[in-house]
Amino acid sequence: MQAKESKKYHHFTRPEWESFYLNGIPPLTEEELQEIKSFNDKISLQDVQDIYMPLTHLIKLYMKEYDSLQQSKGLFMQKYQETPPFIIGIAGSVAVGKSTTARVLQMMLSRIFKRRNVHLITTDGFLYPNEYLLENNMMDQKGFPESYDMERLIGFLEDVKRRKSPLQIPIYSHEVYNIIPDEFQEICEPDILIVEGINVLQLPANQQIYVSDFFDFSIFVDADPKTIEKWYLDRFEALLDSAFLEPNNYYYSYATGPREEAMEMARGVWKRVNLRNLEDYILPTRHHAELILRKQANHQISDVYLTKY
Ligand SMILES: Nc1ncnc2c1ncn2[C@@H]1O[C@H](COP(=O)(O)OP(=O)(O)OP(=O)(O)O)[C@@H](O)[C@H]1O
Ligand SMILES: CC(C)(CO)[C@@H](O)C(=O)NCCC(=O)O
Repeated sequence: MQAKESKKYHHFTRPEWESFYLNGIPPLTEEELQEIKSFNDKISLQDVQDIYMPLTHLIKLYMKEYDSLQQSKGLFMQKYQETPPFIIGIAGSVAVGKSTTARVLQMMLSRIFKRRNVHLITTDGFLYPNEYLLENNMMDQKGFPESYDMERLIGFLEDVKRRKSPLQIPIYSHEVYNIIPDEFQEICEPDILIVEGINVLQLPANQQIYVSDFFDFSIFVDADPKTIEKWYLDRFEALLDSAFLEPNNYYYSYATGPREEAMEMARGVWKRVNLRNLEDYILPTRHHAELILRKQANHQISDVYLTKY
């Protein structure tokens, strides 16, 4: 972390962070932990207890303040206003584990706020389709700021805050490696919306409204780029294994050809596309996050940074 960034954040080691949750709130029961495990077998239950419990508690405090400010504003304007949904952004590199973090958070928030609708979306759905990227010679920039329809994403977030419902957004498939035509994810009356994507903290030069203007809390999932490359390659191998029997899968020809050639190709894509994207466009947004989770090679979270201002 750079000097400027470290001035902006309180730094907590894992033991410090986990101690913030001792204030009379019981930890999850064994049964609840097993439920989370069956829902997401990737996550370490120790992380759920030590990291995500204090984190959801902190988000609860932010939500309380948010609700109270909305009410006070209503009183000031002498006009009743329904509180707009609370939106949480999750940023970080390709393959750093944003979706995994987002799913665990969604599950924990749904448990804490039983009467609230907690929805989760990824900004992958707002990527331009491959056909558009090919036409504009942008296939090697998939994931770069210009490869997303940011106006559409901003329009969607505006609709969410205005409580327009139901809303539909496009779906991206990693298996097909493209937007699935005519299929949509429906978002119906969310009270809390988690928005996960590499670009959620970016400030596009030609836009007056930023995606992050809509966030009431934001998280950056961070790790060493060398470690992330390994996760990317591991996930690529897993995709190859599942592509083996599916001729429609984007990775089919790689899956059925020599493995070493396929891995060489993936290492090239990492270097040429995803690492460049991380260094040029994603890491520079880290200091916009309210909270940074730093992961180690075994996926365990070792450090937490919380913004001072
Ligand atoms: N907490 C975790 N424990 C173990 N494995 C994990 C964890 N988080 C992520 N992984 C693994 O790391 C890889 C990347 O994770 P994930 O797909 O969640 O990343 P992502 O940031 O959402 O990526 P993308 O932006 O490319 O969709 C996957 O293979 C996933 O299974
Ligand atoms: C869809 C994104 C951009 C983000 O999730 C990423 O997973 C991706 O496909 N990047 C393009 C380069 C690659 O094939 O990894």
